Amino acid sequence: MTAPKHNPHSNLAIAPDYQGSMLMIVAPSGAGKSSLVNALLQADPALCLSLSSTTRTPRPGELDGKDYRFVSKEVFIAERDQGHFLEYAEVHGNFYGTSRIWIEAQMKMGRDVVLEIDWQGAEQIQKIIPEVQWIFIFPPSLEALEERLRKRAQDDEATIQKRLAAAHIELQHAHEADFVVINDHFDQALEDLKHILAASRLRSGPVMACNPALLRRLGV
Ligand SMILES: Nc1ncnc2c1ncn2[C@@H]1O[C@H](COP(=O)(O)OP(=O)(O)OP(=O)(O)O)[C@@H](O)[C@H]1O
Ligand SMILES: Nc1nc2c(ncn2[C@@H]2O[C@H](COP(=O)(O)O)[C@@H](O)[C@H]2O)c(=O)[nH]1
Repeated sequence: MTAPKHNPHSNLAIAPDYQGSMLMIVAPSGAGKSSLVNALLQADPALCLSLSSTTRTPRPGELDGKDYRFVSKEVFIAERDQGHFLEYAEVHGNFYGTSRIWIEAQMKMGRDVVLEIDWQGAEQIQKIIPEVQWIFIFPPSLEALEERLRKRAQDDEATIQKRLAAAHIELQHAHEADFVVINDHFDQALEDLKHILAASRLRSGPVMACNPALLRRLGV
């Protein structure tokens, strides 16, 4: 994995008065990010998922515009150079990036947003949007991680080996996260995520900004 030294196009003009919640879900491949995020989105229709662009080949069943925006490397690089991405990274040999315009629009509307990205992207977003909540998902063990990747049966052996090797690097960045969720029992992990989202919605800034009349009554 190669982290870009800096992203000269990532200046975000509209962050200061953002009153929504932004969650970044980060985990080694196979830990269960997508499964958990999909369940969280179903449970909480107010939450919006950031659709990443990638140069990776679609897996069987994956759809352009639903799972990812699948683009060629040439298109990705051209878009990156035009400032299309708020963050981007090379992960497992492919490029991935988050749309700057989409994030700006959600922030302007005060929407709650979830991003499924790697640690390199999380570090970049954290610098631009300090209010973001970084959630790291742990698998219960490396053995379980490997078993999940194999059982998913969507990657060839070389890809699985690449992802297991990258898992060690990804795990070294867990301490940078605000929250850790252990995805052993799926339902428990999902409950943990719901609680984190609920706590994020109770941050003092947004709550106070949304209740000026209450604050006046209380003399605050
Ligand atoms: N708690 C769990 N117990 C057992 N299996 C699980 C659990 N959570 C997810 N899985 C399974 O593990 C596999 C990997 O999950 P998923 O695709 O969500 O991982 P991911 O972190 O999004 O991986 P990637 O980064 O490669 O997209 C899937 O087959 C999923 O059904
Ligand atoms: N920095 C970013 N990382 C991203 C983004 N979208 C996905 N990812 C991460 O890539 C790996 C591999 O994903 P996969 O779908 O090929 O298994 C995983 O860690 C994702 O979280 C993004 O926009 N930016």
